[in-house]
Order: sequence, then structure tokens, then C-alpha cells
Amino acid sequence: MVAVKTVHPPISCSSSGSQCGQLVPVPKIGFVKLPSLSLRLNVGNYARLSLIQATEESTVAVTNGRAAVFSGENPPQMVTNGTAGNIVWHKSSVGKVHRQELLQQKGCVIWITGLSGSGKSSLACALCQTLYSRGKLTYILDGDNVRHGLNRDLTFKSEDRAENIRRIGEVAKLFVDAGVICIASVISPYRRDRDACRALLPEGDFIEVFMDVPIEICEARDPKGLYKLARAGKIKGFTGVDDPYEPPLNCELTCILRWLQLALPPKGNSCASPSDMAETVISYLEEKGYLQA
Ligand SMILES: Nc1ncnc2c1ncn2[C@@H]1O[C@H](COP(=O)(O)OS(=O)(=O)O)[C@@H](OP(=O)(O)O)[C@H]1O
Ligand SMILES: Nc1ncnc2c1ncn2[C@@H]1O[C@H](COP(=O)(O)OP(=O)(O)O)[C@@H](O)[C@H]1O
Repeated sequence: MVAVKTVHPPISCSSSGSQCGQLVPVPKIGFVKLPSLSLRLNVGNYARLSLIQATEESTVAVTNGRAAVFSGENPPQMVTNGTAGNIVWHKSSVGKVHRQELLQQKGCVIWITGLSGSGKSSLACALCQTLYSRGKLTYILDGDNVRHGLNRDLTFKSEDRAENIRRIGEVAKLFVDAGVICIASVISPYRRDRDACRALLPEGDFIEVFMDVPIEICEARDPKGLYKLARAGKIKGFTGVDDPYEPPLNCELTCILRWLQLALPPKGNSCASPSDMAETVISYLEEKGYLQA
């Protein structure tokens, strides 16, 4: 069986019927009618759903060909996806709400995407530093760093990049559950991979920040000399050179850096510093209530 985290279209349920909208707790005991249409599961399968039974304060999840109902904030029993069967979700008396109360913040992901050299890591560090000085707990998942450990088995082929982003998205989700402000700084060149990570989290908790920096500037910076190697054909499939980058269509924040002076070296551009950019992101967090429990 496969448990779905996201249903397209999302469904909401009541004891008397169903409608399109957010997945919400079922208010009281009753049968819940789900839309009798094909629902796309996150594994790419399709299922038709009709009637399921709900208990008080239940949450509805959809499994491969079945619908399941779990009680409470942390479902006590849930069959998860993957190849291993008979997996039971262990509930703890200390939940996300308690951790957030302890930390006086709300868990979320700040997902920084952009070309190599666009300033993702610099923004991530500036954010981490400023939030730390304000007593907020963050953790950075940087592409380069994660590829030294958890993702050391992955290359830069599109399917490996997708797996890289999937794993980082899942780890980020754990951090959010821990109440931590997780900062992912990864190229994440494919829209569908970023959107899949967004779909793992509750609405609003995935804050996509696009480093909108022209490749000419990234290339002129080239702190690791990788663009030079890519142009010389010594690195194949380098993002922006001979591999695609799909900019976000609807991200929460964009850090724009426009090169006003075309001559090299790149001086005289309208360059906000990483700490200025971090202030913008932090204002957003404040406005959305993430810096309090
Ligand atoms: N072929 C190719 N394309 C792009 N980047 C490459 C490549 N080979 C190595 N590198 C280095 O790997 C860093 C990007 O890793 P990511 O995990 O963020 O990439 S991805 O999201 O899986 O596309 C990236 O780090 P940043 O410069 O910090 O972005 C590069 O230093
Ligand atoms: N806002 C900025 N203005 C000017 N230079 C920057 C800015 N952000 C980063 N840099 C410089 O650009 C280079 C690449 O930054 P980095 O954060 O490593 O990018 P990425 O993580 O996207 O590869 C570094 O040399 C860094 O000092």
C-alpha cells in the first residue's frame, strides 16, 4: 500500500459530504464521501475513492486504491510508502506544537534556488547568522555539503539531481516537524522537483527564494573555477552552460541582481549584499508569523 502526502486536487471532508479544498480534520464520526474522480497520487498512480469511515478528529489519508483515516495530530498507525511493508507510525506525546513552543518559532523551509555562483550559500549563511543572533534556530542544507554525505552516491544527471532534491526535501520536512527554520541552498534546476518538495509541506511552510542572477555574473564570479572547466568541456552537464535551469514561476521571494555595467569585471552592478537580502527574507518570516510560536 502507498500512503499519499498530497492529493491533486486537494480534498476536504465533512461528515456530510465532500468538496475541493484543503485536507482538513473530519469534525465528527461519520462517513466521508470523497470526490468520485481519479486522484493523482504522489507516486504517479491513480485511484478511485468513494466512501470511508471517519472517527472524531480524524485526518484522512489516501492509499493506493483505498482511503484511510487516522486520529489525532500524529496518526498512531500509518502504512507508509516504499517497498518495506508493515510499518507503523509511532506517535509521541511531544509533538511539533510543543517543539515550536519551546523554540518560540514555527518550522518552515526557506528554499533558495539559483545557478551556481548566484549567492545561495552566502544568503543561507547570512540568514542563519542573523536569525541566530535573534535567538532563532536554523539549519542549512547546502547542496555541496549534503553531496559530501547523505547524497554522495548521486551524480549531476537529471534523475540523480531529482533524487538529490527529493532527499533534501524529505530531510527539510523532518526539520520543519522539529520546529526548525530549515534553509535549503541548492541549485534545484527543475521546477517539478522543487514543486514536489513544496507539496510535502503544509501551505505556506515552503518559502521559495529565487536568486535571479544572470549567468554572466555567476560566471564572472566563478569562485570554484567550475564555469571555466565547463566552458573548456572538462565538466559535462553544468547547469546554465550545457544543462537546464528552470526559473520559478511563482516563488515567494526573488533576489534580483541586475548587472548595470556590462564590462568585465562585474563592478557597478545593483548588488544587494547577502545580509540585505537576508533582512528581506526575515521580514517575510516575521510578517507570516514564523518567528513566534
Ligand atoms: N554539473 C554540475 N552542475 C551544477 N553544479 C555542479 C556540477 N558539478 C559540480 N557542481 C557543484 O555542485 C553544486 C551543486 O549541487 P546541488 O546539489 O545544489 O545541485 S542540484 O540541485 O542537484 O542540481 C554546485 O555548488 P554551488 O556553486 O554552490 O551551486 C557546484 O559547486
Ligand atoms: N550579494 C552578493 N554580492 C556580491 N557577491 C556575492 C553576493 N553573494 C555572493 N557573492 C559572491 O559570489 C560568489 C558565489 O556565492 P555563493 O554564495 O557561493 O553562491 P552559490 O552558493 O549560489 O554557488 C562568492 O564568491 C560570493 O562571495
